[in-house]
Amino acid sequence: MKILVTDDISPLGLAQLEALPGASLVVRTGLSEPELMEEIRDADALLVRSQTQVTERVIEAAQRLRVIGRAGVGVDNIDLAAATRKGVVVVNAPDGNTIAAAEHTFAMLIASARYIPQADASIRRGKWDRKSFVGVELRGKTIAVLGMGRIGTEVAKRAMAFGMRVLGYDPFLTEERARELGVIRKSLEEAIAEADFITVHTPLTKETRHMLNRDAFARMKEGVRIVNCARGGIIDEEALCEALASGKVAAAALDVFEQEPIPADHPLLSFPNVVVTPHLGASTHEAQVNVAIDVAAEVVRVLRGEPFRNAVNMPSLTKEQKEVLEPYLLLGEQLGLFIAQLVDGSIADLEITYGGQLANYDVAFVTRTVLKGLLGYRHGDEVNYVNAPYLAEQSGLSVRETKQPRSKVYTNLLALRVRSEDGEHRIAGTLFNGFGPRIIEIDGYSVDAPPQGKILFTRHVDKPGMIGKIGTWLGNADINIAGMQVGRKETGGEAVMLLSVDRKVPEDVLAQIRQMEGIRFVRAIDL
Ligand SMILES: NC(=O)c1ccc[n+]([C@@H]2O[C@H](COP(=O)([O-])OP(=O)(O)OC[C@H]3O[C@@H](n4cnc5c(N)ncnc54)[C@H](O)[C@@H]3O)[C@@H](O)[C@H]2O)c1
Ligand SMILES: O=C(O)[C@H](O)COP(=O)(O)O
Repeated sequence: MKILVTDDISPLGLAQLEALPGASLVVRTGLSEPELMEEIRDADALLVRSQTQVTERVIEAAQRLRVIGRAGVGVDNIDLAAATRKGVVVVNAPDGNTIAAAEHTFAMLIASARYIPQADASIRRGKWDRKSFVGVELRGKTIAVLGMGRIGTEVAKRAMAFGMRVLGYDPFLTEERARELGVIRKSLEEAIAEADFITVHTPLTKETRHMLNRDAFARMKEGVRIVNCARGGIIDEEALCEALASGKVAAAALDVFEQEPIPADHPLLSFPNVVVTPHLGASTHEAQVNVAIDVAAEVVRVLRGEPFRNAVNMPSLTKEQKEVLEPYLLLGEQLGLFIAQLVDGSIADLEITYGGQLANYDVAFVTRTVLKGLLGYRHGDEVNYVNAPYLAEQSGLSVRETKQPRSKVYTNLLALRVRSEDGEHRIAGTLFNGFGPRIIEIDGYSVDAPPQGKILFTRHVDKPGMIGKIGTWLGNADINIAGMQVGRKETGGEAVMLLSVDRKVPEDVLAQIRQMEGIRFVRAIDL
């Protein structure tokens, strides 16, 4: 198993990966895209920070990649859509560098408020200039924190400790949470208009790109100070340069840039009141150890097939959720696989009903397992839990989840209904205490069978001799019957039969059974 590491990641984290049986760790930093495409070809896992650009071409070049681990928060250097299409899980380590980034934000804020780098440089030039570097105090000033997530919240707490009035803007910040933190909740417009300091802590998304643009600068107070230790691109650098040139912005402290490394002749670097660092927010010993340990543990979990917490391109299951839902993950996949074998032609839509107590859980992951079973029957190993919803969408399959918490008969119920060119099929299963997962209904007939192994499924006229004749055909073909289940709605009507057999019933035997008088439907199911 090859684990490729292409950025500087603490050896304390990598040790966990090295300890994986059969793992070979390959550390190669500073690769060009073609070099990375070559190196990733036979890798099972890739670990990066923000420097490696994991493009669509890189992901497409990978033949056996299962997981990309980001030792840090931001995943804008990874083509998530391409990873999802390819079925590669992307995990990150969102908690380990929060404090480092929050402290760096404050270091930058104070450095720019008190001209520390400029004063330091002046002394080194042989001067003792005490007039040019008169700064401003933080106490009593208003700071707008745009993005009140992990880092924004820590920055807000530190700002309060400095006696600042803190305005928070974040679509997910509730009034209650703001009150709890001592933050005044504001709209973006209000926050930027009232603030003496503005610091951004959002991810870079379509909505946040150039959140601070010309328009925004125009609404700000004269002499406002700007900090960006989140992502380059949240601030429009051209607009910032204009605002610095006009004096609207008194100072800016930037750790991140639209282009990294920032070109040496970038106009921002010509302003003496701009303080810059080369994306150092997460660069503390503690943070680097934290993120490396966290991401390596996540990657190990993915590679071992254990529940992971911080997937960026699929829902994660906590250990507790996994304990409750695990049997349903298996049941869902088996029911999906079973129903796929009942259907002829392309499936237009799928309805998944979650009944009883199951309806009270977040079942997004169970739906993925159903899709994996259903689509995997036709598409094979290409389908996994990451790309199953994408592949469903691509194939025009509409998926509907319904919940019925008040199921009268079963404590828990998982039912699938598919509609295809040849009509409709339905299958339902449950988890019987002590008996594990069971199929309890097929196409409206009650049955009771474990969803596993090789099964011969028939629908036939309910009359004497049918079961015996089918048994004879199987006996002639030397196929042993291990178990049998029959079901019917009324005597003499239609009946169903599920025979557990020791090997898959071959096509020629199926053809013989299909020709029997009274046989309406026959399928060899392989679970
Ligand atoms: N400079 C560095 O080295 C460094 C280190 C760590 C993190 N970061 C960056 O800092 C940023 C914040 O990280 P975090 O761990 O706090 O992330 P987080 O996910 O905990 O917080 C981000 C917050 O932004 C909010 N948000 C999203 N869109 C928004 C919008 N349009 N307007 C306002 N708020 C919006 C979210 O609701 C969330 O609360 C990320 O961009 C991350 O990549 C940089
Ligand atoms: O998003 C992050 O975690 C930070 O930007 C840190 O990036 P780095 O790991 O490249 O320092």
